[in-house]
Amino acid sequence: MRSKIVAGNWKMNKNAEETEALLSELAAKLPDTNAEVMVAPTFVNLAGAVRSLESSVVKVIAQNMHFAENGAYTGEISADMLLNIGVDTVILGHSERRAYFNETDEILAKKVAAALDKNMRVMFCFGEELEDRKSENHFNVVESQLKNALFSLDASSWSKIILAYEPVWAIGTGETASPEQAQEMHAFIRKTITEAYDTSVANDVSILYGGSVKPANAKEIFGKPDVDGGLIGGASLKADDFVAIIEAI
Ligand SMILES: O=C[C@H](O)COP(=O)(O)O
Repeated sequence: MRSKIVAGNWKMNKNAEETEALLSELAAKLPDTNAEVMVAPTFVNLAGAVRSLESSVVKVIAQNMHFAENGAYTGEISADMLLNIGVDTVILGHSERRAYFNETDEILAKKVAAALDKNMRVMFCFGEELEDRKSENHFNVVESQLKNALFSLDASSWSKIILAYEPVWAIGTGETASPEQAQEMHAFIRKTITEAYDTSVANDVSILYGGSVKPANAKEIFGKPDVDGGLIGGASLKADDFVAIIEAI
């Protein structure tokens, strides 16, 4: 059975002290929940966050990693480095990585393979741009992002995959996909996975929605049958908002 997940992607926000403060506030206010709760602080604060959350159920995850084992890749971080500090889950394919750091489907397929090779969990992000939605090409775009990066995986590898559908036009814009639009795309994603694999792979994978999720809209979005939680940006930077979103699931 698939898990409910609420994850906070802190992006390039919060210094060491601010990270510490937000984590303690979050740990103190965390509601009882059956959902997995995850936070992704910046690389420099990951090890500290793991130590701070040692006795909490909140899991620390990474925002990115390189596909190589090690070597001359200045500024990059490997899967082993993450595992070594106690981080076993990584976000890959975020639209900001695709747009600002030229991450292609081909690079992402290598990153996914490298993470799975180390038995890590991958939170794979994808989603269409505004022009794709306007030209009614959004289903094709999403299908090809999934196909190019994930559909050559063995069915067994899918137990390590979490999907995060994030329409680019809804990220940080305040504009959210309607619950109906989210459900329509999530159902399409599950159908596409069923066709590529089978219903058991499709039904067991958690599909999160991301893009301007706030306390005010979380309940309605999470209430849709194919939406298994959210990947939260801006609203995860305030403990009270993030807690309210966790309560909504
Ligand atoms: O990774 C999170 C997403 O980019 C959503 O960000 P947002 O909640 O600020 O729109």
